[in-house]
Amino acid sequence: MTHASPTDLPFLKMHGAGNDFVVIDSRGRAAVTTAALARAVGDRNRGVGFDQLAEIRDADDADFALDFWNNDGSRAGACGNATRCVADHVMRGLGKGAVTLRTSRGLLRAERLADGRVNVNMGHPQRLWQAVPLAQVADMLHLPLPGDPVALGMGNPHCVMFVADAEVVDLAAKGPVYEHDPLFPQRTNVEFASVIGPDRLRMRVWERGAGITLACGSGACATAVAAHLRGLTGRRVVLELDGGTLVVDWREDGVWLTGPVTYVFEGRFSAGFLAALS
Ligand SMILES: N[C@@H](CCC[C@H](N)C(=O)O)C(=O)O
Repeated sequence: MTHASPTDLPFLKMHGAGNDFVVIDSRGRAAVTTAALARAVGDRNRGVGFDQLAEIRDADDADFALDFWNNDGSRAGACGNATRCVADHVMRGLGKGAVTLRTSRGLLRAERLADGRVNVNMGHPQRLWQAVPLAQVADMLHLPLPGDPVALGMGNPHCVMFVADAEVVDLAAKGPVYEHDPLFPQRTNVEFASVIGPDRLRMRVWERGAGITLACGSGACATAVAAHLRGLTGRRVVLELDGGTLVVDWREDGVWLTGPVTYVFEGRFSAGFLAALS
């Protein structure tokens, strides 16, 4: 990937159920994001602050392409909530109600619903240990770790645990332990969920590369799929997260994620801020 050295860079701040993003539109020019830029912009004191940075790119075979970065400077293969937010932004620009986009997972479709929420087909869950990836073969529905987790991939790794009361889980203490467990050679996102009913879950999340976040779209997808595979819920589930409500529907053509999209502000990085990165 080639990187430009911007001297004046516009951005958009958005969130989806409190999962917050800086969006940089690099259509028509070279990509600008580096690990250093992501870390600097992600700093909530010296930069803007975000859970993920999403960079919009040109795509030959779709309306646009998306790259994702966590605020620790690492890359992510999927981000459901940023995908929904950016899809809405691109749909407004193109005057469309649906778009296709390319991520490292492949081609995804997103649509705006009549009530303003946006959904995206996140693709099929990855249920093979090599795809998540795990370091070695394991029972994906019952990992040999405390808490009896389920492992699943949604284009990124997830470790899902079902607990009696997700409210009381000490995410800051437990999250990093699972994130860095050697069974996950590329680290993992960590979800704790309790069953409220056959179509309702309470979920809290520790994200790889970002820590505690108010919501995680791919995590909601992984949790809903894991709950269904464990026989706890049906295929369509409403998830109550710290920052809002997401709906996941595991259909024949993939796992659909639906939720709100919020525009927060537009801004420009100053030349001085950008120069300090080079
Ligand atoms: N918030 C996201 C997931 C972001 C990526 C994750 N932290 C990773 O490193 O895989 C979502 O909405 O899916």
